[in-house]
Amino acid sequence: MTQTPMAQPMIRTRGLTRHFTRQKQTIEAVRGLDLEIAAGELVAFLGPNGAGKSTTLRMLTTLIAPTSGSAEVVGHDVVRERAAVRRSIGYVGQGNAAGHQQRGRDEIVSQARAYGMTRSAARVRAEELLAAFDLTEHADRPVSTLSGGQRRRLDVAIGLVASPPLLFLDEPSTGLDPQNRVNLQEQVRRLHQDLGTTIVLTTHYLEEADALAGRVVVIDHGEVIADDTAPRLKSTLGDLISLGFADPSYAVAAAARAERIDGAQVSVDGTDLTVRVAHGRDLASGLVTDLPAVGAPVSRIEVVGPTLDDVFLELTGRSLRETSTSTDTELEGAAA
Ligand SMILES: Nc1ncnc2c1ncn2[C@@H]1O[C@H](COP(=O)(O)OP(=O)(O)OP(=O)(O)O)[C@@H](O)[C@H]1O
Repeated sequence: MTQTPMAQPMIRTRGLTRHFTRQKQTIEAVRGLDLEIAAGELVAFLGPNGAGKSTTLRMLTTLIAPTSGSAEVVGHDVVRERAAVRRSIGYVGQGNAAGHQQRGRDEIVSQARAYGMTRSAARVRAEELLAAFDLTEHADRPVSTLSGGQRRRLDVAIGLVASPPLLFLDEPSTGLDPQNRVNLQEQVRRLHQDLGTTIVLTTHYLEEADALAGRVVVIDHGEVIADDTAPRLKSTLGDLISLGFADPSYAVAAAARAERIDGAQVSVDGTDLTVRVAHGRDLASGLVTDLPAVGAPVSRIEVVGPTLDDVFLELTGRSLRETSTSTDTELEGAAA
């Protein structure tokens, strides 16, 4: 876990907790979060549906108050200094922020003007964002006639207008097709790299957290269960060496040899053998060379590095892919 103290974190939470009451039952949506995020970080909150990611973001953006605990955002308390927090951040929530009768282009221009840009700078910025999110040809339509996916893209574009020092994005990719998801990632990356914007986003796309975020905070049942860079989270698991043999007896002989590797987890399934071990990529060639000598010539070998889903599975016993439902097709296809 990366829990090194930092001088002036952009975000600092202490025991941050939020309960909801539904039908006389208490839901502990966020349970005692202690988190520090430094200026310039790009952090992904990764977790299944209902893990507490949005509730955390909503507290950090002052939309809802914590039940207990505290949070400071850009040096301001989220309860006592709500206005100051709001002035310092950008936020793209899960809902559609865009108004309904305005044209998409005008929405972006008005937002840019509200942040103090000149009319011509606002227009230039609007065209850039429309192009980046593949919205240019829809820019003159009233927002109410856009599809769900197009509106989502407009929401995110509006959120990126102002370039605040700290930007929160709540599931920005949900509802986008793969091409637009890539466009979005590119925009987020540029904002982070070119302007040094600190970015906190939530996602249940493992690949997105892996590819984009410098730090992945894995949240489950309202608690942080892992917090590190994606490579370090994965390195705790080791690689998976998958071997195939012409005969099941070869696989058994090979398993006996593989079990002698320190820390290896070995399993045999018919003619297939899998070995999970740290530095599997380096060990694989030695194993292949050794196996004919123990009467187990190899027919097939593949080495696969661990994914963030393997990390989640190891931590919780559940796959994030199974626990999360995607609303992509629903949104992208839902023309109004
Ligand atoms: N306003 C509310 N009233 C009652 N329960 C709520 C409310 N908001 C959230 N919850 C509950 O709190 C828990 C955490 O929800 P939250 O939306 O923070 O999860 P999440 O990780 O963002 O999930 P998702 O990926 O689906 O957005 C869930 O059990 C949810 O049903």
